[in-house]
Amino acid sequence: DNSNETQAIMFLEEYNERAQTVYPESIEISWTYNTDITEANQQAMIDSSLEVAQFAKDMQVQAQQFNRTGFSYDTNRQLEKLLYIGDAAMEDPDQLEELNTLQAQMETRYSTGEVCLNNSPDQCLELEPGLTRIMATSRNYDELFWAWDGWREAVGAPAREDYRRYVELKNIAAQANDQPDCGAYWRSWYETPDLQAQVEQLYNQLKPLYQQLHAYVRRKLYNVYGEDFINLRGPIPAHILGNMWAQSWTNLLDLVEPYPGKPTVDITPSLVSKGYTPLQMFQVSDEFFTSLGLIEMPQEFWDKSMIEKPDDGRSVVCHASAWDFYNQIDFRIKQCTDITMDDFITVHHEMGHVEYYLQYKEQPVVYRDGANPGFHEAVGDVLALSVSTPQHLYAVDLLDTVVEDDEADINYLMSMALDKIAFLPFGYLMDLWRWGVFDGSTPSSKYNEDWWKLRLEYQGIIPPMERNEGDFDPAAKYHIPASVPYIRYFISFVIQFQFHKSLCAAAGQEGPLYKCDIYQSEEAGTLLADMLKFGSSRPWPEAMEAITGQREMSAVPLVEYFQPLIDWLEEQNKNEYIGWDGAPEWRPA
Ligand SMILES: C[C@H](NC(=O)O)C(=O)O
Ligand SMILES: [Zn+2]
Repeated sequence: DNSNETQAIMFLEEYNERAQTVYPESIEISWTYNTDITEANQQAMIDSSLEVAQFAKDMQVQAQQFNRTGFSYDTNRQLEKLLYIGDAAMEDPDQLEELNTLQAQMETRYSTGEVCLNNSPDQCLELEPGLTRIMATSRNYDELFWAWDGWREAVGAPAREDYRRYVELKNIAAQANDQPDCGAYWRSWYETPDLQAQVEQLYNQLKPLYQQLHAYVRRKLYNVYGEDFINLRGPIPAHILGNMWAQSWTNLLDLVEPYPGKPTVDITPSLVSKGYTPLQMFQVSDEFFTSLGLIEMPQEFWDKSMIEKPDDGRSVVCHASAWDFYNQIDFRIKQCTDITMDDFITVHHEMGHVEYYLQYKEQPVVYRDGANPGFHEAVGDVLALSVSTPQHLYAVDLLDTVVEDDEADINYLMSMALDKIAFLPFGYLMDLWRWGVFDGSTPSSKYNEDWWKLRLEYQGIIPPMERNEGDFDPAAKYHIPASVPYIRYFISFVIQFQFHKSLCAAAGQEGPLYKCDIYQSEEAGTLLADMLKFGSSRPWPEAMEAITGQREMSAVPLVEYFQPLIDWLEEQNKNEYIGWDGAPEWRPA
């Protein structure tokens, strides 16, 4: 064994060179499948991922040969990144091929799923935009049920057997990375031994906020759907919250707005009436980033991104995503952009990923990652907290009128809570369920039972009709069949308010946190950029400290942001039943 650090550094430089050829080629093949789902493109992607796995394994074997004792922190950390390589570590190439095939099949089933009106094949709706629009705009209990149940029938139940085998193989891969199961492997990326405890503590601090919002929204839905469907002491039916997974309730704003009659803070009508195109939505977002002195989207981004669902008959993976091709040149977004405020915010979310890619592109490939996965999810959302303010939207002509008074502020905070507070239990339970599946405490015979137990316990929702193990409802959410971990979003929804508070201070903003808009502040941009440049070269507490001056995740800035609404809700709810009874004897029609 050559325990010579100079040799190791030479090896790392060679790896860095080769990786910037191997990965771009493979990612391009994956991009081709994602933007044109065919059997051939799917197989090409599977074949390419096997080649990349072989490369990663070869590099792992070489990295293992070094005796790292006495190596510098940086050399050691870079080598460490080459030792743990995910699925590629699987000993048996046939099992890896089986796993990659299962993952591709699950992704294809989800991305081509559709629900057809009385089985006439020419009246089918896909998730985006058809079913999403129904879930967002319909107030018809049965129509919502048709979309909700149809989607789960199309992409949920059929995925069950694939998923069961996927779990077995993912655990084999995890063990090849010295982890007991896949959930443990996914948590290891945070380098935080008590991550689960920290996340649970954050959730418990925020649970009262959620329960207050839940009680208030339940009352409003009771006023619309009546006592036959809404139990004022019980959970809320899962399909009437404006979203296919009840993870964001922003589409209920017109029903729950505290002070109706104020100018709306929802720019969807404006975007439509002003004839906004997806390209213009992306350009407005890019301008916000550059106003902070951040790096603009490069020409290749504009040339090669897919920002609309193709209308040439191609099937695509519509779930929005941002792509780093690891060649310091190609960065793209793939999004089936609809002309809505939801999608305008998603544009910022995805562009936040690309900004992170651009900021760390000079790092070695092994460090071209978020400080932790939650950081990567938070970047775009932090900027969107400023963009969403009525004052900002008015300043960029996306709102024609804006009123600044206490009532309008409560309306605005409600619209933000319907996104950020409503999400918290869902963001937490998605991987609570998966960690249980991977560690065996949730056997396949209880996949659906345990899912709905968590949905009841944490979200206070119930399915609009009895479910059983013939269903497989978790697979109706993209990240399950697509094997994308989810605790990163819960973490993002907490830390983005920590970042917002620090960037607002850097921008010299003095008012209440929810009114802050860092637009055009180069001080805020520099503070953010300096952290983004780290990539994953340092443990995430150091990145946290670089922005906030301390090393912990904290729910305090989130609570500070929403404090006026919390006070208002507690007053509004003083005679409401807060929380929900257990498994209800009551069942909706
Ligand atoms: C919150 C998460 N965002 C994302 O996938 O980009 C979701 O859409 O479920
Ligand atoms: Zn994201």
